[in-house]
Amino acid sequence: MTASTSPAPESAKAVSAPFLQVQQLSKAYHPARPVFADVSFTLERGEFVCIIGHSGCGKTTILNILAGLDTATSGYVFMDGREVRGPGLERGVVFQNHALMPWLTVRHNIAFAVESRWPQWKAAQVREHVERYVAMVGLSHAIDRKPSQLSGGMKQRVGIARAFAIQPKMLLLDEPFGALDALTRGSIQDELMAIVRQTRQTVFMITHDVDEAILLADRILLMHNAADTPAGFRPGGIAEVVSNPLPRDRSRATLHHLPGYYELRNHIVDFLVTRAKAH
Ligand SMILES: Nc1ncnc2c1ncn2[C@@H]1O[C@H](COP(=O)(O)OP(=O)(O)OP(=O)(O)O)[C@@H](O)[C@H]1O
Repeated sequence: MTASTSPAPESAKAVSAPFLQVQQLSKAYHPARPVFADVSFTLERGEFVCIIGHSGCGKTTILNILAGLDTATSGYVFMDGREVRGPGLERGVVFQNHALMPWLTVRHNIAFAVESRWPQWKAAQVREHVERYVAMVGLSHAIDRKPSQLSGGMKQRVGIARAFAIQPKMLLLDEPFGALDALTRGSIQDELMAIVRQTRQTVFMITHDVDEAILLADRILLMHNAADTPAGFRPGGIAEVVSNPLPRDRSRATLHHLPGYYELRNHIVDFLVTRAKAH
C-alpha cells in the first residue's frame, strides 16, 4: 500500500523490527488540508492495540490502509517485514455491520473464507475447522441458520469467528460492537478477550468506548482531529500512546476495582474532552 514504492528502510528490515510498523502515514483529500499526517506507530506480535478519537479524525482510514483497502497519500506500512500493498488473507477484518453473505448459512459463510485461505483442504477438514471456530463463539446450535435468522449479536459473532478462522497474522476490528446493546456487547467483549488470550492474536481495534479500550487493549493510541488553530491548519494525528498498566487477566466485572483504573480512565476522558478536538 502506499504512494511510495521505495524499498523498505533498513530499520523495517531488521530482525528486531516490530511485527507491524506504520511510518509517517498521511491521507489528504485536499493537499493543503490532510485529514491526518505523520502517523507512526508499531504493534508487537500478540499485542492488542486500540485507537480512540472523535468522529472524523481518520481512524477508519488508518484501519483500511492497514487492511490494504485504501491507500495512503504518503508513508508506508510493513507487516512481518513485508510492505502492505493490498488486501490479503493474512489480515482479517471485522466491520461494524458484519458483512455476511445473506444467502449462505453460518457454516457456509465461514467455510467460504476457509476454502479461500486453504484451497487444498478436503471437505472434512474444512468442516471440522469451521465447527471449531463456530463453537468458539458459542454458536454451534445456530450453525445451519442463515444471517436473517440471527440476532445482531449473533451475526457479529459469526463475523468474528470468520475472521479468526482464517488465522490471520493480524486482526483489524472497526468498532465491531458499535451496533450492539450493552449486555450483548459485554458478553462478546468477554468472549473476544478469551479467544485473543488463547490464540495470542495480534489485534488493532477502533472503539469509541473508553472502558472497552481499557478492558481489551495493551496500549491505546489517542488520536486528535485535524483543526484550524491560531497557528494555522493542524492535521489529525496520534497525540499520545498510553500503555495499559492493569493486569492482563482483567475482566469486565472487576475492571473498576483495579488500582489505576480510574486514573487511566480519567486520563483518556480528559484527552477526549480537552485535547482531541480544537474548541
Ligand atoms: N472520499 C472522501 N473524500 C473526502 N473526504 C473523505 C473521504 N472519505 C473520508 N473523508 C474524510 O476523512 C475523514 C476521516 O474519515 P474516517 O472515516 O477515517 O474517520 P473516523 O475517525 O473513522 O470517523 P468515525 O469515528 O465517525 O467512523 C473524515 O473527516 C471524512 O469526512
